[in-house]
Amino acid sequence: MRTSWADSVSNSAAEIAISDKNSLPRPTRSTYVPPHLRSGSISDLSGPVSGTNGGSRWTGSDGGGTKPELRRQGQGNSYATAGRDAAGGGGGGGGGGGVRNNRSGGWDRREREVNPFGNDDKMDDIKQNFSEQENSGINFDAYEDIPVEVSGENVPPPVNTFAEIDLGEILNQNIRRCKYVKPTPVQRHAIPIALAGKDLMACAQTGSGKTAAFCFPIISGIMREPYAQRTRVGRTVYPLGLILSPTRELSCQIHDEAKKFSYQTGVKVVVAYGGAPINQQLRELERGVDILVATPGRLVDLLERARVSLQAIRYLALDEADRMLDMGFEPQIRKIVEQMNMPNRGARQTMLFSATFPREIQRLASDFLSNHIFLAVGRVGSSTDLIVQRVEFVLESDKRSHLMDLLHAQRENGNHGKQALTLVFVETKKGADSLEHWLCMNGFPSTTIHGDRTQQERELALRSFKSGKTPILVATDVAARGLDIPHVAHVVNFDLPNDIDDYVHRIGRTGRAGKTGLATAFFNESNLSLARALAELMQEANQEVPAWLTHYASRGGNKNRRSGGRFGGCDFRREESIGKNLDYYSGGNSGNAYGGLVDISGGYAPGVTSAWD
Ligand SMILES: Nc1ncnc2c1ncn2[C@@H]1O[C@H](COP(=O)(O)OP(=O)(O)OP(=O)(O)O)[C@@H](O)[C@H]1O
Repeated sequence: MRTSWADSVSNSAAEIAISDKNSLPRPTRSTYVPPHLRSGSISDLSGPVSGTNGGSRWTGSDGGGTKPELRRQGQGNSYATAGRDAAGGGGGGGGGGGVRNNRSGGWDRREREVNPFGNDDKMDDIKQNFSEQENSGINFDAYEDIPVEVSGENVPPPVNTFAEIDLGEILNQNIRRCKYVKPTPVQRHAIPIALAGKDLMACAQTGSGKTAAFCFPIISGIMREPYAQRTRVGRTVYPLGLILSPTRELSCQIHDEAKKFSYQTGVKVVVAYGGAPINQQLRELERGVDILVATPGRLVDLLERARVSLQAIRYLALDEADRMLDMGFEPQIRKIVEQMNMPNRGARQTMLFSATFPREIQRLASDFLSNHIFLAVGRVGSSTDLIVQRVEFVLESDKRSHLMDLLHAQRENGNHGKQALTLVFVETKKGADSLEHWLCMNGFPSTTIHGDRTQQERELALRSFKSGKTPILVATDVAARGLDIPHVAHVVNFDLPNDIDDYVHRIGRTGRAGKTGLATAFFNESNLSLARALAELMQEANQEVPAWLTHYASRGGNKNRRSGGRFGGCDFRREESIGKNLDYYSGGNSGNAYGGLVDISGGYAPGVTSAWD
């Protein structure tokens, strides 16, 4: 499956052939609209944006470029037999629950859609080096005891199985192809909430399946949109769903996942990210897009070139939402969401996901949400106890030899299997290059990923690491969030970050999807400000805290999120409402078992319930 620039380089010849073939007749091809749909209540559509085909739900009479009507999912599915999936005619079937519209956009995409499960040549190396089957037999029971906090109005109850959710047969089939046997806790809660059309702020531990939790409802929602067909005006495309993530690699990964989930649904997912040639991404967009996965910078570029319009967005998801809304990204996100014609909150559905959600970011995020539901699976910002955390006191000058000892021991003990991957985090790009060089010189094949490398180098490095060819990856924080690399058995914080949230994300590159992992941190006097938060985090995750760390923790380190600093332990609205005698946030929900308030002391307030798995 070709998804990235590095891939595209190796496949360029094939690609040119495909693009030539595809660039000619499509825009003029029209879609067959069944008679019973032709006279549908078009009057309820303010559809001035004309589609690429005659059947567009928004093909309007005025053609004036005003905003297409935005209908929230679940409303008015009056065309219950409206159409079949692109794959439906081929035997995939569009049934399995609810409405499925024709997502073909006027083009028969069956022949061109690469099977993302089948011929993924990138998997060959990996399969050679690693024998286990991904996702089958995953121990998600490990997550069963995790406390769940849900607050908001009219919260739909969680589900226990995928069968209980009406995602449609094709999506269900893709879920089976992914070997997902049952939903993870965050999926059990978040998917019904999202399918009910609610805005959502969801916090769940690293590696617990958040990607699917926002992808499934978006794909399913788009499949259900009556008449909503892929739209293009001139060279401008109008995606229905937008997923933003902070790094290029993460955007590619989400794109890969979303393509698997949407296989044969007719929902087209396209990725756009910086550092890669824009022309190829433009060509891909021109072929049609329902869901755009993007990094903010490249998206702004596409918006300013008027190659993408956000006018038709119904679903907006921010992955790593706290990072997207921190000082670095927030102005760009605000520009995208508030100044680029995107439907207002309330007119679109917005979902924010992360493993960490500091309170002030929660507050800021509420600018983008409308009457949202807050969901926390596990304590906000906590790490999973699937990860064994070790902290060792290592002087700056001893770090390299200490790392070497660890790597030798790992090699000799074979604790984590012959091909266990080790991810080493360092502070600076130069530091990454220098450490990688030194490791290679000492017989440990390594590679690096950081902001000074070209995108092509970054992607090749990641692939070489994933395949086990270079089983050590030295990285800066660019690899800290979201990356799902199955066989990372050990994360080493060679240089600790300044922020405990960054630590949580970094160690979360191991111990994913129910598997166990090991995280080792080198601590010294330059990390004092982290001592307290680190000790607390470890304690919370039932880890052994060394006495010396407890000592440092007690001496200071007031950057402690957990004692009233920036730590968002729960829905910030609830914390604020508690300050106002709980009045602000209790309205309208007394009858709902899942919309309760949780007592700040940890127990539940009388008369209200919260969901525990
Ligand atoms: N229901 C499921 N059953 C089995 N495996 C699953 C299920 N849902 C997700 N996974 C797998 O779990 C792994 C982690 O999922 P994902 O990357 O979405 O985690 P995440 O919560 O987004 O992590 P992070 O916070 O680090 O971004 C992936 O390999 C994914 O394929």
